Amino acid sequence: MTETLQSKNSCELILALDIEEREDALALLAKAGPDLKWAKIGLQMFTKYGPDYVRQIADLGVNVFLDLKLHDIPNTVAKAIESVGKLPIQMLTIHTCGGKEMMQWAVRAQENVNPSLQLLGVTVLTSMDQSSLDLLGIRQSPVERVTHLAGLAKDAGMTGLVCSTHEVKTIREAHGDHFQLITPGVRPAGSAAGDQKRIMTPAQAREVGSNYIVVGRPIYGAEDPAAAVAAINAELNA
Ligand SMILES: O=C(O)c1cc(=O)[nH]c(=O)n1[C@@H]1O[C@H](COP(=O)(O)O)[C@@H](O)[C@H]1O
Repeated sequence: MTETLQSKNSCELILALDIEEREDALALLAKAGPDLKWAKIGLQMFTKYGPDYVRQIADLGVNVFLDLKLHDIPNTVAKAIESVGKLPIQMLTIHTCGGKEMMQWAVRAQENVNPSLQLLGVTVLTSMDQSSLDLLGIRQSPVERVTHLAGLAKDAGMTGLVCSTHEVKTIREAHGDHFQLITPGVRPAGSAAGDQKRIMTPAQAREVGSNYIVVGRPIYGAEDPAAAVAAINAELNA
């Protein structure tokens, strides 16, 4: 499928395939059908099944978000991007807390290997709250920390971020539509938060200005995952 990054005022669902078995993931995508345009492959499945699995998912016609959250010295991150950037993927994550130089090297590598690949800088994980930052010795609130990292990412040439829905408004105020904003930590009303701390519903995520929401357990853990996809899409398009 050709790359279809979202326009600024619509919001699209990305299904996080944090699933044990390849066959179960394929069956889930088949059941979800054409309503689902994006699948995220994270560390769980990439470390188990590797690049061939990425090609297999892409062959089904969904856009692939490869979530490796790269965080290392600039050279190592750049070389990793040169490797995975050749895969049929539309999005790839690195950690903004790897620093400005690491992000600059990452952007250069991405532009060389795959100019249409959307590199995303992960800011403060949605599983963290103020007390998690306090324990790390970070004397900023989550929104202050994300705002700081967003500025650094912009200076490094980044155009995409992963943050929580709670920071979208502040980032938009500071940077307009510069960034594609991808927000995990989204929960349909009534579903369990699990380890997620900074959460909103799909409708609220769209309302604040997210370009994409990432949802995993509320879909693949549902009795009828295809119905869960349809319900979230209905909420995003209402
Ligand atoms: O980079 C991510 O995708 C990510 C960043 C973040 O801050 N929080 C977060 O939950 N994620 C990912 O988003 C997905 C959320 O899954 P659920 O909590 O099951 O909906 C997981 O695959 C996480 O790895």
